[in-house]
Amino acid sequence: MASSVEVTVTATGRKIQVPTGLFINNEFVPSADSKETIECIDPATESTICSVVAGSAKDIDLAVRAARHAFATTWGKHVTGFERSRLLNKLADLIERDAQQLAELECLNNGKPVKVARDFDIGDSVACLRYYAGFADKIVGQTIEVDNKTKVAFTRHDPIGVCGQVIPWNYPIQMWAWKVAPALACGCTIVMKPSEFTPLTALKLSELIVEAGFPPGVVNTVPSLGSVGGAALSAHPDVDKIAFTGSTVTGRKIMEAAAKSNLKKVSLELGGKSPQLIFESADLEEASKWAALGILYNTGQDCTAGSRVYVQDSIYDAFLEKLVEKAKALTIGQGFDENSGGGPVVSKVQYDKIWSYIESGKQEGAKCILGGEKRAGKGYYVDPTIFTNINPDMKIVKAEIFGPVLAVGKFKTEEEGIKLANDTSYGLGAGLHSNDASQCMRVSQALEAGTVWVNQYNLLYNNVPFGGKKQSGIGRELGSYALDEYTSVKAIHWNYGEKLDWPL
Ligand SMILES: NC(=O)C1=CN([C@@H]2O[C@H](COP(=O)(O)OP(=O)(O)OC[C@H]3O[C@@H](n4cnc5c(N)ncnc54)[C@H](O)[C@@H]3O)[C@@H](O)[C@H]2O)C=CC1
Ligand code: BAL
Repeated sequence: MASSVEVTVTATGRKIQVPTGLFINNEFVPSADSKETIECIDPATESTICSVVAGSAKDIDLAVRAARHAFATTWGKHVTGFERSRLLNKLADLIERDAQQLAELECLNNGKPVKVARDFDIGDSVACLRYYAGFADKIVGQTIEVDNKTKVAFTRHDPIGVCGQVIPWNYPIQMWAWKVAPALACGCTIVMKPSEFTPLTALKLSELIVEAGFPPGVVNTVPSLGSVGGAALSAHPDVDKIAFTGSTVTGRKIMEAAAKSNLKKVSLELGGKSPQLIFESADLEEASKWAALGILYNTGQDCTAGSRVYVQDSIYDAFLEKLVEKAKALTIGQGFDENSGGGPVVSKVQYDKIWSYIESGKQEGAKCILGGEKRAGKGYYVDPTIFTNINPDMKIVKAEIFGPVLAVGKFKTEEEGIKLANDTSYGLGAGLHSNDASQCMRVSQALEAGTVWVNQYNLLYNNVPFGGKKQSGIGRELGSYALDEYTSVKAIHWNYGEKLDWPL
């Protein structure tokens, strides 16, 4: 297989040279022992974009060795925080320079609108890299007084070492940035495994790693099937930490592999079935927009998708009317069309999964008041779909659908609303809309989620931590909290005067 391929973006005429090999030690290389490839599909047309090398377990091992060597020679304690900061800022500049090209490639492989990829996913990723560049020279420990006048203790926050990072297909560039930026800022080296559905932008970003000046082996990229490369990385005895975003099912496997191998540190950002509560004092116009955004952003392929909305009974009809109006106003279409607010879903697998949930909703007796009909023609399109008349046992109320499918229910009292909202094994996000400040405070405390949005939904900031409770995950990304995931605290006890009275 050629080490790169020219991809033409039909809609814009842009030609993009895309690497197709595994990125190890700053070079694109073939697999050491496999001829397997990954076919990359454009979800808007169902046509093949190109194929890339599918890494094997042996390739993961080679990438881990490269990362270990870099950690021991050029990175880790061999590089100052100031230099890490300079390199991260340079990488951010290069991504900003190439934003349009990267956005078109992201649109082609993932389906999301180019303008969303460019202005939100990539804009946010550049900011994320700069945010952690700012931390790289400020990773400091503590000096701690101990109960002895001739002794002191202090801590160092050492880089944890070689990090495996397994990312999903819903935000291929943004999840790359969320993982890479704090790890590099802390001085870790990386073996990145992008999703087999969307490996192209991770490969393109690997070129920028070289251009920015990172030493060989600091960042390695191995596209591979999850059951092959992801599993090998999680079970590898020389990986110190694994960071994962994806399904709860896979998160559980990763934790098991980590426990069975070397007890590597694990952080998991998993699924959700996030609720939004709409109280009678809420601004219904605004709340309906946030509720629509919550379920329709990224065509519902979002870990924090607000896929359950519960409305206080006194305002139920008025709110529902507004919600339907907002959902109808969003156009789902080709990502290269400037009018599209959302694209097709990422893959045939995801498309079939979403439709099976929509069918189950109908069969289990929910009322489909919007969408729920397949489009004719090519492309994995799912239009905004809203179900009412739901009950807590329905699949559409319990399961993470990861598509633009919303279940809307009713509640009478605040207590009942909270109970419904918390009736899930997940705990990633939750929203509440109310103009009663005391109620906002009470309910935000009662909601069992890692993130609670009040009178808004789904907006995240690089300096605010993000992660889940219950079966939505372990650990936190973003903010200063993410630094804990990539550092190991060492306590150093220093004696500058005490003589040991011996024997004891
Ligand atoms: N929390 C989130 O942001 C995401 C949640 N999901 C949920 O998961 C469902 C299934 O989507 P998938 O793509 O199958 O998710 P997944 O969790 O299987 O895939 C995410 C990543 O994990 C890797 N992976 C798969 N099996 C692995 C294993 N045994 N060991 C290590 N890594 C492995 C994949 O290759 C990919 O890179 C979606 O419908 C959605 O409900 C999917 C993607 C992102
Ligand atoms: N929107 C936060 C990241 C995720 O969906 O995986």
